[in-house]
Amino acid sequence: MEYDYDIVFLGGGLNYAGAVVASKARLKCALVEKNPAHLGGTCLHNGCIPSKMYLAAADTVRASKKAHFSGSLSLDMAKLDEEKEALLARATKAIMKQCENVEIVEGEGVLTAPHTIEADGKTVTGRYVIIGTGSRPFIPEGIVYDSHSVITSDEVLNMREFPERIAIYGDGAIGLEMASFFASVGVETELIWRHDTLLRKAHPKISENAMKQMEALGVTLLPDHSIETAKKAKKGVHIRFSDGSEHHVPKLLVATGRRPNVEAVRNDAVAVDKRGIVTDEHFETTCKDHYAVGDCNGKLQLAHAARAEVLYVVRQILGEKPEPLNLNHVVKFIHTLPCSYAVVGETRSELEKRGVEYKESVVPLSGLPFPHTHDGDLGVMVVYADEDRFIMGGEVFCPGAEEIIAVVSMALAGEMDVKLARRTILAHPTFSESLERAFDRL
Ligand SMILES: Cc1cc2nc3c(=O)[nH]c(=O)nc-3n(C[C@H](O)[C@H](O)[C@H](O)COP(=O)(O)OP(=O)(O)OC[C@H]3O[C@@H](n4cnc5c(N)ncnc54)[C@H](O)[C@@H]3O)c2cc1C
Ligand SMILES: NC(=O)c1ccc[n+]([C@@H]2O[C@H](COP(=O)([O-])OP(=O)(O)OC[C@H]3O[C@@H](n4cnc5c(N)ncnc54)[C@H](O)[C@@H]3O)[C@@H](O)[C@H]2O)c1
Repeated sequence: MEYDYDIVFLGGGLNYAGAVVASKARLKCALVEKNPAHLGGTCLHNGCIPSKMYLAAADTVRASKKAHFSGSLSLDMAKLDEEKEALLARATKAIMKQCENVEIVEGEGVLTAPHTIEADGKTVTGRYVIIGTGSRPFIPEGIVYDSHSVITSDEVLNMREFPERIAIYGDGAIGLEMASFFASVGVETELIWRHDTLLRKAHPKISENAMKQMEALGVTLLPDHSIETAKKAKKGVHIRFSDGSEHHVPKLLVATGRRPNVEAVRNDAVAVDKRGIVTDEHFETTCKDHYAVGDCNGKLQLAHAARAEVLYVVRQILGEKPEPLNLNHVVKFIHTLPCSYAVVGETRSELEKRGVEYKESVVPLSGLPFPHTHDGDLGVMVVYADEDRFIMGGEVFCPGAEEIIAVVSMALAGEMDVKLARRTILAHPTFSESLERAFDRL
């Protein structure tokens, strides 16, 4: 069969990175995107970039409240939104430029038959197909999303003024980041969730300190609460909990996870289950030469994972025989304020669940001068090693944890044992030196 393209990329989120690499290798590529102005996808337009921009601004407001500063600082949301829009426009233009040798096909694409995508009346065929259709917010049954009173992160990241009060439902990445954001800029914030701890898969000391940090930010915590119904009423949002009690808030942000976009698959050759598009360890679907990467395959919902997956697939197609990706070595993090949480490799909760022998080293940062002057009093460093003293993973809770964890990541990638990891002499005074101490104590 003759194909129009070597590769058709369906969805222009992190998939675009694969299209750029493949087109530079002179493969003929098409990228089908329903909204080309949103090239770069959720990460650029509704996710990583705007949320981290907001958190950086909020952290400045939070830090300015320290006793040794005078005066008060407030965040001009409309100005921040303007800056964000300008930044996103520049970034989208840069992506367009990188895609200059990729055919951008505008339209909602559907895989109607193997190698065949229909997009708003156009048909494109590809020798290979890479699906990267992303995910969208999941709204639990009983909650009526209306984009004004009951909202998701999409509305928060396009907000031009603050609500007087907000309740956030969900204790995952979005819930904790948004609670940190709103509380730091002075919005009365409530966090509602179904369990009794925060970061419940993290090391217990980190989980305990994450709770203390939320309290210190002034967030009202409502653990063990399950929302049965929530919808817009005269006085804001009316919430009924499963124990029958009622509650009113002006706005409810629902942050209870995201579900893969799988509707583009309309051919049984590509299997879909409740986690997303089914793929093997090479991201190949149940149909040969058809791949699914990023949020839509239900493996990890992280931009750097989506990018690594699509580049891995393109390298396979190019015949480079890349080393398989170890998704357990992908850094995961939640940007809470001031300490954020980052994790890579194995964790105590996972090791105990599987009954694996391990050694852990835990370094709390309270009382140390540098963490004290840099908002890291509640910080904790944890590293894990196996019976043969090889590094298995680590968890970091401190300002900038998502950067500091790179030390553990490199130790994992290099398959280092404790002796090798201890060779480093990291700078003083820093947070990373406490990680060095954690290796020393293993
Ligand atoms: C608030 C928030 C904050 C986040 N922060 C971080 C963070 O700090 N770090 C991190 O790593 N991750 C973060 N994420 C997650 C990250 O954004 C996603 O994991 C990442 O964007 C997934 O990339 P993707 O390419 O799989 O999907 P997407 O980026 O969602 O891209 C999918 C693309 O496909 C298009 N599309 C969908 N269906 C069709 C169709 N049928 N036809 C044509 N086009 C279609 C969409 O328009 C979109 O452009 C965050 C997410 C959110 C919501
Ligand atoms: N810093 C980052 O890397 C970052 C930041 C934001 C988002 N993200 C990505 O975006 C994805 C979505 O974020 P999220 O916070 O919405 O999802 P999440 O999976 O991180 O957390 C969802 C939370 O909602 C709860 N929940 C699930 N179903 C529920 C239900 N029916 N009722 C009540 N509670 C329920 C879960 O207990 C969970 O704690 C994440 O998987 C994450 O990978 C990443």
